[in-house]
Amino acid sequence: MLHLYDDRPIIACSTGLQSNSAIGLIRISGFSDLSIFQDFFKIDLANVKARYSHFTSIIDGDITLDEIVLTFYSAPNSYNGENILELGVHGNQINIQRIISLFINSKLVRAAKEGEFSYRALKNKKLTLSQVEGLDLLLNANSSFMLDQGLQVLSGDLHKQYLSLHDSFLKLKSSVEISIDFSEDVGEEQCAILLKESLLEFSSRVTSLWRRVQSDRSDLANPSVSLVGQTNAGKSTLFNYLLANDRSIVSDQAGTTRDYVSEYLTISGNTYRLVDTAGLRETEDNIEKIGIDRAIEISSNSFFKILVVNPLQTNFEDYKSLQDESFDLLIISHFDQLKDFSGDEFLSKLPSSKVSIAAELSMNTTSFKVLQDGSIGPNLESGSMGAEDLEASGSIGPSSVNGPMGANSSQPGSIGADKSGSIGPLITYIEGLISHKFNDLCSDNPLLIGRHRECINNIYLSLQEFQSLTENVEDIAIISSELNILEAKVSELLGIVSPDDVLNNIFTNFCIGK
Ligand SMILES: Nc1nc2c(c(=O)[nH]1)N(C=O)[C@@H](CNc1ccc(C(=O)N[C@@H](CCC(=O)O)C(=O)O)cc1)CN2
Ligand SMILES: Nc1nc2c(ncn2[C@@H]2O[C@H](COP(=O)(O)OP(=O)(O)OP(=O)(O)O)[C@@H](O)[C@H]2O)c(=O)[nH]1
Ligand SMILES: [Mg+2]
Repeated sequence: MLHLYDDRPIIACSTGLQSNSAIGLIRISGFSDLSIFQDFFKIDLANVKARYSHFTSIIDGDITLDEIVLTFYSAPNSYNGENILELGVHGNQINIQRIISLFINSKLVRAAKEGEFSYRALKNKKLTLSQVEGLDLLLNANSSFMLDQGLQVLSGDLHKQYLSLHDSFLKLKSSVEISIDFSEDVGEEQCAILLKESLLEFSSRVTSLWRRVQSDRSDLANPSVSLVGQTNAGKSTLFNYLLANDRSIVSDQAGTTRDYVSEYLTISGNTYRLVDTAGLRETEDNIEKIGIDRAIEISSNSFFKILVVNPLQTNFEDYKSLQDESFDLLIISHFDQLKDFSGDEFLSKLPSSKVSIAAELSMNTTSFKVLQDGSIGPNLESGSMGAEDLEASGSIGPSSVNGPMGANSSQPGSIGADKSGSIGPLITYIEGLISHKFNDLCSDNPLLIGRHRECINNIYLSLQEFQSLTENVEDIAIISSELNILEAKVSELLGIVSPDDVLNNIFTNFCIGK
């Protein structure tokens, strides 16, 4: 276990051990006096000023090993609160290894374990546990979104929110203690009021964090946009238009797409995985069934769900497996071929969707119609609509669209020039909906880390327990002991107490040298 390691001075390369680079940074941390390393440097270490860079040579006896830049950070004013010596050496891996071996062989230092520099920062209160977790996100991020998430957690804002939760817990605790110790002085009624007020404040903080946990947005780390629907609905057609690339096979043969096809799509700087799936239908073909099962699963796990429906070939039975699903967008395709379309009734038989659009999925269309928008309620003309309606109104399409943000507010996506084709406005509109949802969810930053979500859930459950006790139990001693359970859980969220396995999980995720 990491935390059981001794606190001897440690050394590691902090700039990676995979490949050669121009410069490598070696860090030594936790020594009591810089002078113990005098033998290895040409410069007189007594003349080294903290936080100044010094150009010097590393020596092994008479041999000069490298010309380096040396920086000393004097405890406690360093990254982890210990004395730190940083050596900027030439970044050849053999060179780096040779210098590290020189120090380790001297027995003055030992090789650091994964994350050990940062572990010491935590121990010395230079970083809080959630900041360390932010570092973990940052160092292991594979997208600019996750990098920003990590930086935000590292900045300590999240920890400040947890601190106010802790503060309001302490108020609650002291109101219980007052009830036990001073109820005669303060008066029972006054005690009850105090308890009620502090419980209310704590509970509202817990509830708002808990709500954040409930809106599960772990999918934001790797958001996918899925297209599902019956065979021949036009999923692959729309997929190709969104990508501006004929990636998926389109044909008038039902069952063309037999397994999912996915490609990355960038909209307003965010990357989504766009997935075209096998069409839903009754089938005896086992392989096709597997494809359909996958389609349903992909849809249920995706961040933005699009259902494509061809009203000319609709079998409502096929939607049974999607009946519990709520879609972000419904596209009624083949609008060009519709003579008679009873919108309201038709929509009511489909799975629910926030926004519904009727469109012709072809290069020749500029018009589409927003039938319904989640934020403004049904917007469907009663009676029937047909292609004539679309043509007659002429301007139907982006300018007449009153969707959640209007087509104009959406940023141009990566498709660029190709979108100048006439289907462009529809694609831009769909991209706008996707971006809008993403930005909306991201505004409640930062994402909660898995461990925090778990802690918050535990606090919430324990609080429920506590609340019912205060309502039903007279004995303040019982209430007080339940409060201790709650306290342990709040402390765990803040990292005031951290079970060993929690620390171990976090730090073994770090690289050596961090
Ligand atoms: N050369 C170098 N670059 C680096 C790091 C490092 O350790 N060394 N970092 C490692 O992750 C990151 C920067 N993080 C750091 C955080 C705190 C301190 C530090 O010296 N803190 C002191 C003084 C603060 C101040 O002067 O405001 C302190 O907290 O007392 C240094 C780097 C990225 N770049
Ligand atoms: N007239 C018209 N044809 C369309 C429209 N949308 C798609 N099509 C045509 O309908 C046929 C089926 O389209 P696809 O995109 O392959 O349908 P799919 O949903 O991927 O079908 P599967 O892969 O079989 O599940 C193709 O011939 C398309 O050209 C539309 O809005 N109007
Ligand atoms: Mg297809």
